[in-house]
Amino acid sequence: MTFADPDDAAGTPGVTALEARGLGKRYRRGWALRDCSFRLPAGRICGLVGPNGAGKSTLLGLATRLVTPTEGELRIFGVPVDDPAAMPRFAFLSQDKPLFKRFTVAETLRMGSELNPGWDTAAAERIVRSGNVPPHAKIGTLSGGQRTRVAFALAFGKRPDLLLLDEPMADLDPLARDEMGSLLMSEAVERGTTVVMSSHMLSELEDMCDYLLVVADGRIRMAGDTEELVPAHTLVTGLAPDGTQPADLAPHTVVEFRLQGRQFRALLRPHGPLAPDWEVSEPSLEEILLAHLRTPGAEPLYTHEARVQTEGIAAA
Ligand SMILES: Nc1ncnc2c1ncn2[C@@H]1O[C@H](COP(=O)(O)OP(=O)(O)OP(=O)(O)O)[C@@H](O)[C@H]1O
Repeated sequence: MTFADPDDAAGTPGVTALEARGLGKRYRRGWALRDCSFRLPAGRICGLVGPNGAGKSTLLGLATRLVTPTEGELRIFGVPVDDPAAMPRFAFLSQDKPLFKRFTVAETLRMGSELNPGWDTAAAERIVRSGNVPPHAKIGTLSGGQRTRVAFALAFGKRPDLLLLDEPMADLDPLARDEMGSLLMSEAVERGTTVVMSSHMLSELEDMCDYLLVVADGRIRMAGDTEELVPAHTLVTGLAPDGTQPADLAPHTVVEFRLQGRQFRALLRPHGPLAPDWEVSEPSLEEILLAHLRTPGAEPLYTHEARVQTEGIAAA
């Protein structure tokens, strides 16, 4: 097996931030995540997408050691996640953003600086100040958006190479979400931080992410650079006079097929020429994600960059 060199610097081309091989977690009820193998290059903003119960939080839990794997391996910048050397490389922001309600904002940041040797005071204070969050206000008196901002300040203050976010903006109104999205992008880009962000907001993912991990039924369904994944798909509409899937679709990978009266609409990964009477268009990322979410059994797709040696996986 070959993994990324543990000494590689974050944000450098060719460096792998997160790499899973045969990763799996089984609970008494069954597998939450299985046969999970992928590579996420450093410096990317990766959306983690999937229906409820798909295994997204389990994957984030495995990356942060809150969940122990049943099988397989996961490495952060080449270091196994259970190695103490992996700890300072990442920060995790869970959906409930646990903060001490009775601490003030300033006390919260001071706690961050005392707990983290590489603490970046300037970055943490900049994030709080740019949102006009009063430093002497108690956390319990802040709005949801202000609390999220303080949680982001704590996460970025740690100077992580990898930032893991579990639905970070789910409880924010559209304005606060837009503001936090811009903040996240600018801080991450400035430092070359790799971000993995789970979200159900497809438009948010389309705007922010340049890399995707799609999970359904505990398995990875799509992984890689959005700029490669999107053009690998085509949306076609045509006639299906007898109400079944036309034979001309057979050479292609059909991700989703839907009948609308005598017409069909299909999301494909074409292999060869398409029937001349079909209407063809390029789908948006949102359309591709929706099709995959509606068809969890579709054949998985990994870009070359995202793929680690596993059997039976198509490359974009
Ligand atoms: N501690 C646990 N004990 C038993 N089963 C669990 C546990 N945690 C998760 N599961 C199960 O594992 C599966 C994956 O759950 P997970 O929370 O990872 O999904 P998710 O994609 O994050 O879902 P959501 O979008 O709803 O947050 C689900 O079937 C869930 O019921």
